[in-house]
Amino acid sequence: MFTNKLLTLVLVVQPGRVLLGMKKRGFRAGKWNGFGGKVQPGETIEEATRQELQEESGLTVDALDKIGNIKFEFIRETELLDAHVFRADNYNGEPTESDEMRPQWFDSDKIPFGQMWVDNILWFPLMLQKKKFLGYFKFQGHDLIIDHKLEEVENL
Ligand SMILES: CNc1nc2c(ncn2C)c(=O)[nH]1
Repeated sequence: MFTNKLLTLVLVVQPGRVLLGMKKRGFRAGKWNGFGGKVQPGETIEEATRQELQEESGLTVDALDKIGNIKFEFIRETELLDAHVFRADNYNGEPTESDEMRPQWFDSDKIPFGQMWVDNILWFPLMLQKKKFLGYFKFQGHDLIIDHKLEEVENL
């Protein structure tokens, strides 16, 4: 009944701050988010993560730490989003604006949750503490969570 759509999401973290991207056009323009996108056929999740990060922020990373897996369901839709979430504590290059995204550093205690996906405020604290987690969020539309589960796990 449900199809599963693989997504990647990476948060670049430095002591006391997180890099986010402002979507400049298209779906969710005007919102901040981590960097990521779809996984193309024949691509591994990690390859896709690196590719999207480079395209959207100009950065490359050495180590990607897998920190979470979040499943998003939208009522009356049959496609489940299966987001693989990574954290990178080191990066190469400088954040560079693209046609799609404007990267900006935010203090970890000043994350603009009001301009982000509403689930982010729930799992960012785990991501910032380097805790691994499994999440499930059931949405009505794009701004209302009607059910969710979020649990810390030892391994992903
Ligand atoms: C539905 N919540 C949600 N969806 C996302 C996110 N990043 C990409 N997509 C599609 C996110 O952080 N939350």
